Amino acid sequence: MSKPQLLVAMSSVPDLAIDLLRERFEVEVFDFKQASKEEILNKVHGKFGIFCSPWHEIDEELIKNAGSSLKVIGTMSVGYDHVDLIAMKKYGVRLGHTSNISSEVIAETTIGLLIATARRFFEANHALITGEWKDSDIFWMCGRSIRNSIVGIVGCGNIGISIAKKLNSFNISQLLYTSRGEKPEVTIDELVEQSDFIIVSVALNEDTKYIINRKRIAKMKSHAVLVNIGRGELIDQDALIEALRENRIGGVGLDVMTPEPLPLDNPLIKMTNVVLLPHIGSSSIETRTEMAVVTAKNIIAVLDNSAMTKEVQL
Ligand SMILES: O=CC(=O)O
Repeated sequence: MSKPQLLVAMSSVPDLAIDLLRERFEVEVFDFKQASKEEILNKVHGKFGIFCSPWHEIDEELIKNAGSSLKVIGTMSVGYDHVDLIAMKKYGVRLGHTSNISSEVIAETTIGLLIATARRFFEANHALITGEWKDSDIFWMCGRSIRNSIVGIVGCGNIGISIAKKLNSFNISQLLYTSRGEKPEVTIDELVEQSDFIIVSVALNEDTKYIINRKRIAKMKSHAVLVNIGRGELIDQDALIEALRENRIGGVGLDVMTPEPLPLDNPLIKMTNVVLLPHIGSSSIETRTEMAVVTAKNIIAVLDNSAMTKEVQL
């Protein structure tokens, strides 16, 4: 009997995951990034499952085009805002993701980005390599310490909790957070108003889009440092650029932005008080390998009609 067909949307998935999948599926690796929409739509037809990442949009057209054979989308990510959940439900397709596997490593990235932004690492490094090291001024390249500061975390899910645990060793004066689950101790408006450092680590959905909007940016302290490791659309980026231009906030560290990849003519690129990373929150070899294996197992679970390691309830 022939095996069901599975499409892997990128060519860099490790053998460990691909080999697992090949035991149960006819696997085809087809790099969506190198193909037109039409080619992708042709390719998905007749597939049982699709193995993807946040950089592959899974919209209704794609799901519909795959036809009734499509039973599962496995995304190698915590976030699933690139998947049309309504269409998934409508066509009876299950969705697996890799929640929690990458929380620790994303928290490591966040702490790195927070310090790099607060202490101006990239600006300082640029000054050094361009011969602008000023050893005569004791306040040259001074940033702000995290110690004794108020840190606000917007979204205290698994990643937010990992960040908070790591911050615990920094001797901060207060941790503020907002979260969906329990009754938050502050409102988001109070959090942005009171924090010296604001970390956005919330999932993107209809309720959280532009959670950091123009009004909230206007409420921030003039030295506040804002870090986003969730999704670009959590922040009104145009309002953020204006605030940075007018020096109304201290600095910004972004691992996620709009759009991705960010065009080189975007004003954020040239701003000295901005640190930009190319969405590498979970980019450690160990974590990405584990995420790929769990994604493969999630997909296989659907073939076996059993529970996934992590399934999105549609
Ligand atoms: O962006 C990364 C993820 O959602 O895992």
